[in-house]
Amino acid sequence: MGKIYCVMGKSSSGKDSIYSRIMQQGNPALLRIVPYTTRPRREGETDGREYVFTDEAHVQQLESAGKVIELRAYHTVYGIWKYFTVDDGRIDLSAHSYLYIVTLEGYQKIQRYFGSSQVVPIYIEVEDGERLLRAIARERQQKTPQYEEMCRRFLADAADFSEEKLTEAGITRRFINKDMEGTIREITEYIRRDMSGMEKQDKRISIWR
Ligand SMILES: Nc1ncnc2c1ncn2[C@@H]1O[C@H](COP(=O)(O)OP(=O)(O)OP(=O)(O)O)[C@@H](O)[C@H]1O
Repeated sequence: MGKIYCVMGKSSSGKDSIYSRIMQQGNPALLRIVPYTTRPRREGETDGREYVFTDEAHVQQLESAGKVIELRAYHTVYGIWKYFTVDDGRIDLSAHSYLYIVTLEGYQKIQRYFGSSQVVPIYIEVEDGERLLRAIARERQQKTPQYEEMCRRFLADAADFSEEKLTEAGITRRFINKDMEGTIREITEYIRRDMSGMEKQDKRISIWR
């Protein structure tokens, strides 16, 4: 039986970079889950690659059919944009495992939907000062840096990923992203062991001890 490995972490903790590298490696074999959104497609994006681009009527339809696993709605200057995960028949845990970047709430909903034994958290952490420096450096490279939005996210993350919330979500293991290569190796090894059932054995042994 396959699993969904959920990559989570505050802004600029390195989720995208680590996700891309693990998917590029191709080992362990993990598939992508393509999220859905009602936000308009941007230049360079392809429908079904970054997102499945859809509209509000379709959201309603999917919701009535009980196919929406988790959904986030953001109030933007352009209106409400929804981002969500759909049980569209492409997630086949009987045959495959998946790597997916999600929010903490999203992770909890996915876990409720598929069952906790099928959904594994990969929580990435970076010391706040270092994370802010990385966020600034990344923003500086943008054509129009949006430092205010960057600061808003930094503050919102403190609440969204509070210690209480992490505990409530059952996040015990943290992958500290100091050196990227080391972090990638650590996560890859963790997933490999989990896929082979070894992580579970180790957890049981540590409970016995
Ligand atoms: N170990 C690392 N050492 C130095 N820089 C890093 C490391 N990991 C990631 N970075 C850099 O930090 C920045 C943030 O990384 P990334 O965009 O992957 O984070 P993210 O968690 O996906 O952020 P967001 O949620 O805001 O999109 C990028 O510029 C990336 O190159």
